[in-house]
Amino acid sequence: MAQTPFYRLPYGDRRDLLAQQSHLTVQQLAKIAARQRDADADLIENYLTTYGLPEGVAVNLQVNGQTIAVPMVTEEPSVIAAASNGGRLLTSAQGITTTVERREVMGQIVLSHVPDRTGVKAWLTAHQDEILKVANEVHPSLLGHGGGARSLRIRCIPPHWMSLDLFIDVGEAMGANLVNTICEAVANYLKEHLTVNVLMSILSNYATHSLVTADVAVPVDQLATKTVDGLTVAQRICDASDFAEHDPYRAVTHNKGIMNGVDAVVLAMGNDWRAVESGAHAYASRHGSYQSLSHWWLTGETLHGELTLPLALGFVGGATRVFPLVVINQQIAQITSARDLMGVTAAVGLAQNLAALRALVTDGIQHGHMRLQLKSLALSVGATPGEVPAVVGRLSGETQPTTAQAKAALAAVREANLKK
Ligand SMILES: CC(C)(COP(=O)([O-])OP(=O)([O-])OC[C@H]1O[C@@H](n2cnc3c(N)ncnc32)[C@H](O)[C@@H]1OP(=O)([O-])[O-])[C@@H](O)C(=O)NCCC(=O)NCCSC(=O)C[C@@](C)(O)CC(=O)[O-]
Ligand SMILES: NC(=O)C1=CN([C@@H]2O[C@H](COP(=O)(O)OP(=O)(O)OC[C@H]3O[C@@H](n4cnc5c(N)ncnc54)[C@H](O)[C@@H]3O)[C@@H](O)[C@H]2O)C=CC1
Repeated sequence: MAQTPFYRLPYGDRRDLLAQQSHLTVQQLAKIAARQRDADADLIENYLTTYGLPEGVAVNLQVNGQTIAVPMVTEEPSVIAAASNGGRLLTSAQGITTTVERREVMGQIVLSHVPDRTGVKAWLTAHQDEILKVANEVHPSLLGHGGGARSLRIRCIPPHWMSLDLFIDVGEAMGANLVNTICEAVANYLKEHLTVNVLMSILSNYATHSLVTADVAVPVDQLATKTVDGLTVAQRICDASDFAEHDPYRAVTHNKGIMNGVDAVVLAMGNDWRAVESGAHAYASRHGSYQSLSHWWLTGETLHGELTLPLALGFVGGATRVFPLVVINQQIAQITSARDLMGVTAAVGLAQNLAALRALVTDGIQHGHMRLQLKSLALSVGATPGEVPAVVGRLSGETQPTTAQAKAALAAVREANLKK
């Protein structure tokens, strides 16, 4: 008799099979059971348990004239402290200003092995209005939300492909499913009217038509540390920014620092961080080589910063109404639209970048980061939440504490507790 596929097994059988194959202990199974959430079981396939990530709140962010707190979901120590620190450093009369010029998602209908590309192009050009009409008939509700297909573009891609690009205003949604459904309907229309080989129909995550820019200008005095004056710090930040435009090895790390903030906000807001990540890095390569996404420069005694990102984020749809925390997080950050969300996310990315650069070009990253990393190190060697402060206390004298030192500190704490 054929074996029942794993995904068709009842939950308990799947878990028991895994326990058997992986030799899970009773204690390990109890941990899996403790984190199991019925609501999550229908969200993904082959559900086992829920892997929770901590959520914190970055403060001090002044965005478009409002001071806001921004929920962030991350496992990395010092990210939220850095975002708050960046927000504090970027506070000025204006704070961070954000701009979203347009918000459209592109869908692609890819034609392959097209023998007469000139003829197909001419046909598509002549039938633009019909194609947009077909697109708009698929999702009448989208028109009700003020969205809809806006324009199209035809590209010939050597040696034998064509891409019909549809630009769709997706209202307040991220739009992936909306756009995919529209593209599949348009593909069917093309197949009915043309002899073409449609290779695929899918949105593009290279969201060049959903760009958001965050800008800031702050007096250099604000950037001074205990040992370095503000102008020197600002000059060094600009030098670091220039270097990241010239060296891809540095640019990737520079952008990782920006994405520390962006991803954490995107996660807290129930959005698709894979889409954001892939789009951001493609945008960083738009000039041919991989470069920094942000740019810092000085005019007199003012430091300017700018970050532009492709961010097709959704205020509704996707997982935004699946996780109850998302609505609460939107409220905490005073976000009431997809455009607001794009702006706040870019603002956090800019603040995050400034905090990292300032640390790098002054005290070095480990000074502030390691101080906050100690709690994570204590947990990683098995300290219970109650033991963490004592273990951190024992490690705080070390400049680069190792796992071995953390284990020794934990053993010492436990021994001291036994003696109490
Ligand atoms: C770590 C800090 C903030 C220390 O900063 P500091 O100046 O040493 O400490 P501070 O006590 O003066 O604190 C300054 C502000 O930081 C915040 N802050 C300070 N401590 C906390 C805390 N415990 N919890 C919450 N917030 C905290 C808080 O806003 C505080 O202001 P206040 O409210 O006191 O007026 C600073 O050194 C920093 O911003 N460092 C950057 C850290 C960073 O970027 N971490 C990410 C991980 S490293 C990485 O992945 C990216 C990287 C670096 O590779 C990117 C790149 O290379 O470009
Ligand atoms: N390559 C990619 O990025 C892909 C991503 N996805 C996933 O697709 C999901 C996002 O797709 P969406 O189409 O955004 O979500 P969705 O499938 O939930 O559609 C949005 C829904 O919100 C409704 N809606 C209510 N108010 C609206 C308003 N004001 N504006 C617009 N729509 C409104 C729409 O009618 C629609 O039913 C995410 O979960 C993403 O992970 C799926 C396939 C590929």
